[in-house]
Amino acid sequence: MIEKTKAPGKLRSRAWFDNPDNVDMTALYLERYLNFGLSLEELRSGKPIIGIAQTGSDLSPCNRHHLVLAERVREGIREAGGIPFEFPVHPIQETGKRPTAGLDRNLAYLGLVEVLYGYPLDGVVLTIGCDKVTPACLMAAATVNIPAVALSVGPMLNGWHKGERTGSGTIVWRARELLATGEIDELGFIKLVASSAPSTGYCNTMGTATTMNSLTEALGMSLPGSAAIPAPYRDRQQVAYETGRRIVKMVHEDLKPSDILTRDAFLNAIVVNSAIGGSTNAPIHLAAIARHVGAELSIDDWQRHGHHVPLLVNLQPAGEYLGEDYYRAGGVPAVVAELMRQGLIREDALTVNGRTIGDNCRNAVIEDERVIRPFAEPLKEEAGFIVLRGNLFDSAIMKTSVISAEFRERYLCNPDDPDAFEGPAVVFDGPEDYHARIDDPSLDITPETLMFMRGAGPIGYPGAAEVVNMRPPAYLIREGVHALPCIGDGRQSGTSGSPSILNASPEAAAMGGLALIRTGDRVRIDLKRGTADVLISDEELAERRRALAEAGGYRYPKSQTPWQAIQRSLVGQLETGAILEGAEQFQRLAQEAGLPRDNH
Ligand SMILES: CC(C)(O)[C@@H](O)C(=O)O
Repeated sequence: MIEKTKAPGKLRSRAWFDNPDNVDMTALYLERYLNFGLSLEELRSGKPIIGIAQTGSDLSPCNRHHLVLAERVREGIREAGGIPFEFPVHPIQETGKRPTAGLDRNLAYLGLVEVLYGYPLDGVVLTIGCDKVTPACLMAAATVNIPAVALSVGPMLNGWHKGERTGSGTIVWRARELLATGEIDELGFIKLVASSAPSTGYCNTMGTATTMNSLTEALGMSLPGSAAIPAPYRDRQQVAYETGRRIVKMVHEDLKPSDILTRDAFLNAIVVNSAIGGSTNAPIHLAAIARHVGAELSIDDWQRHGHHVPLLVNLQPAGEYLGEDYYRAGGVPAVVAELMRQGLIREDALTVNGRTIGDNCRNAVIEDERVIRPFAEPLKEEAGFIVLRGNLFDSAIMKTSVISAEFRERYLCNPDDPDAFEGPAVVFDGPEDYHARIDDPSLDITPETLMFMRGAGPIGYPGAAEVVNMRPPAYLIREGVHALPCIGDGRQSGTSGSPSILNASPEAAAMGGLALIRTGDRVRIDLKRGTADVLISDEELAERRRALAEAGGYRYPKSQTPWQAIQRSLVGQLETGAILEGAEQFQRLAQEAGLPRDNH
């Protein structure tokens, strides 16, 4: 347990509600918070004021259950001697927001920073869930650095169709193949997809949501064992209550995000990400969180610390099972314990309950070895990402565990070098171009083709959309070719198992190498050397670059909202978290500025 205790009467909220140096303002602050029924006694009693950053709404169905869970959080806060103040966070729904929720993470982050800094809050419960809600909340908590604990909303119950598990997202990629080949009609498509979403909660697969909620627990920012609990389970309500109780104690202990979000915590998260088969979105969000808390983390850490770690969790898309099974098998603590026995976890990393991750997880056991495999019998060896570089981009990542033997055969260019692959490129400029042309036979897509998607990055889209995973043309699916490698400057859904090369930085819109590639160029990928190159001469590449620059650069659609334009002018690349550049230099501001000035 940590020993830090904050002197009573030194709470941040006292500057609003009990400031003898400025009685005028104290009255003003008190007056309006009394108007809905809080009493003077409560607000002057020195009890911590705890924010509940509410991310649920009708617009965010993945997080909507937080509207219910917040009641139990409030009860926990009250019982531990705090006063809950619930407030809304800018909604982020991956499947609802156009052009992409990727645009909203930085906006929600900025809004939450202002709330946490500018209101009388001593600590906060971050209600996390859908993909980008989690990093947005953690980035904001790291920036303001007040005691914060994350509460996951939990995954949906397992989906079922004709006796088989249907996992969110993953079933979409399968169903769109069936639709493309005419095996199901539009209504059948909708019903099959909807079968995967049987209850409140987020994706029940190991998509980006389950990944980010699991990694939040691995980072130490949520209570041990809490990430995997399905949203409708009673245990979820119970952990909401415990989370409310715990945050009050954290305020008294002055246990802050900077105490927890250390480099060791991030390295633990990288190791866990490989073992759970986590989403390719995780490197982007962890980079963003690390930069906001000031922890050192680079894209190369993913390969160095994560690539050799085997896949233990048998969840779709890499495996068979879904969220309920993951929880019953032991969830994050069982995975961490298994990794810990191999010396892969930095056991001293502190967590929100005041104990280390080692102490929290040491005695956890795997309850079902079909779902969480023992280290000695993994689902796949070397399940982490590798980082590729070359004349196409400075960095991109690839999950090598999804490369099948068939893939290796199709693209092998030299039998003596089993890790080098070659194929011709077919290039799409955005998903509209892809949808319009994918089934056009004149494109001549063959089982040896590498499909490129560009214009999908943080500036180009804007926001970096999950559009890189593209299905092959229907005629190839009918021949049994279900996936072609996709390469792009956007993201891929965490629920896709395609062998893709993703998050390419810099993107085409920033004149990265992808802007220069043309359909018909040959591309070589060398997994051993970590390279990806278009096989044209440096002179030809330079000539293409010159011509494109002269023509005004790589073209992308105009901004449609003020935020799109603002984000485009400030955002960095996916490799470094796609944060608002400059925010890093600003991120210490809220921590070092002391309290905000009075408002009247
Ligand atoms: C399934 C979604 C919407 O694509 C996302 O949640 C992810 O897993 O990346």
